[in-house]
Amino acid sequence: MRPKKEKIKQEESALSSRVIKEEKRVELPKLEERVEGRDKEQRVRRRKVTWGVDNVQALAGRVGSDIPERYIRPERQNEYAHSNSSSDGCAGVGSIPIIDYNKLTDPNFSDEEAAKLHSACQEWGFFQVVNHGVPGDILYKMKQDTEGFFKLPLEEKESVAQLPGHLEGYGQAFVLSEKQKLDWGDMLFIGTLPSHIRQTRFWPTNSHSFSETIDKYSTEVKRVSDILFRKISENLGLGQGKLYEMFDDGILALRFNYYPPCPRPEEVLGISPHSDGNGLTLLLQVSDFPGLQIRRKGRWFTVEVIPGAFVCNVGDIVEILSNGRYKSVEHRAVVSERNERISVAAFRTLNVGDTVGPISELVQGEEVLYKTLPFEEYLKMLTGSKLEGRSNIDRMKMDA
Ligand SMILES: O=C(O)CCC(=O)C(=O)O
Ligand SMILES: [Fe+2]
Repeated sequence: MRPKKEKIKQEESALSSRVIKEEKRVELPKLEERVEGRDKEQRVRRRKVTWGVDNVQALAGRVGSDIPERYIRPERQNEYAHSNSSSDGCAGVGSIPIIDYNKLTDPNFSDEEAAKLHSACQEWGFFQVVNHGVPGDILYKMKQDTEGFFKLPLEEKESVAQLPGHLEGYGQAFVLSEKQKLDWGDMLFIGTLPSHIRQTRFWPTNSHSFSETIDKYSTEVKRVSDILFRKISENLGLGQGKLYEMFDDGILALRFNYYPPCPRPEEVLGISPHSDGNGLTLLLQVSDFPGLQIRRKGRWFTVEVIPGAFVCNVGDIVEILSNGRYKSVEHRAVVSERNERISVAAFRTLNVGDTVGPISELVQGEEVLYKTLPFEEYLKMLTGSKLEGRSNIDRMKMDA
């Protein structure tokens, strides 16, 4: 029998993250049968051995005000002092541009609304989409079932825990070293479209209808974002079909974020500053008080909650495709002393076999600012680094 440590190491490398090219599908690693058969407790233990990261919801329930050092962000202390001494502060709640989906799709108003969308993408990188037509009962079920999932006892949530090398499942995102600072939040990440990428063993089962709700929600989010891709494409002078077709058979993944209350909220972060590595993100702010902040003109700007609206942002891939015409803006989440906060991010991205790089029509006679990479390589780069500001997009710059 091999020493335990070595055995675990071997299993981990067998399960290490890889992207398999197979009929244009991304497949996160399949587990070997023997691992599949193990019990839940063993799964949890293996995850802890790998990352040594606590479940934050459970931690929040037991630590009192004595928060482990790994969650304390020195940069926030400086920022707090700075905001106290400056007159306009750094975290006012405000309005980002609002795009009316009804108008965007109505021939009488679409030109005007598309122009608003163009300036939102250029000036803000963020906007809220209202009147998107996603049925209220689907949004309501998403909220109910998501809240229900995070209310489950830890052992039950752990039944869909991340496994070493998997992107999907319940746990903490982008923890890659024992030294890095940790986010005050847990998350569940699953791929939902195209349907053949689904790894339903990571899907929550707390409500018998959750899978159905996720399925319907994904279809609706795709419909809304398809229109956004069409309009963005046209706004970039590419014709409506270009971006729509690039992303049509791409991946849609959902990330359910849970931020527990924190006794020292001004010293931690729910999610580290980052730009999204995908094409377009549509975020549902499930809880009705704010937490999302975007970096704007050197300050953090808190995005207001419009119940039922999608907070949309341009991701790194659209910045790259547009050769920098649109910017993927850095954002983060802060947490509250009293209230938990939940959000659901839907990420639209490309698929295996695609290429990430500036679109040729958009670099005619101008400097090419970003590298071109196969999507598989791009994804490897993305998942191999922690969330850290715009570091991903910076690595894609020509002069990097
Ligand atoms: O919870 C939020 O408001 C932000 C979440 C986010 O940025 C993400 O999931 O990428
Ligand atoms: Fe994000």
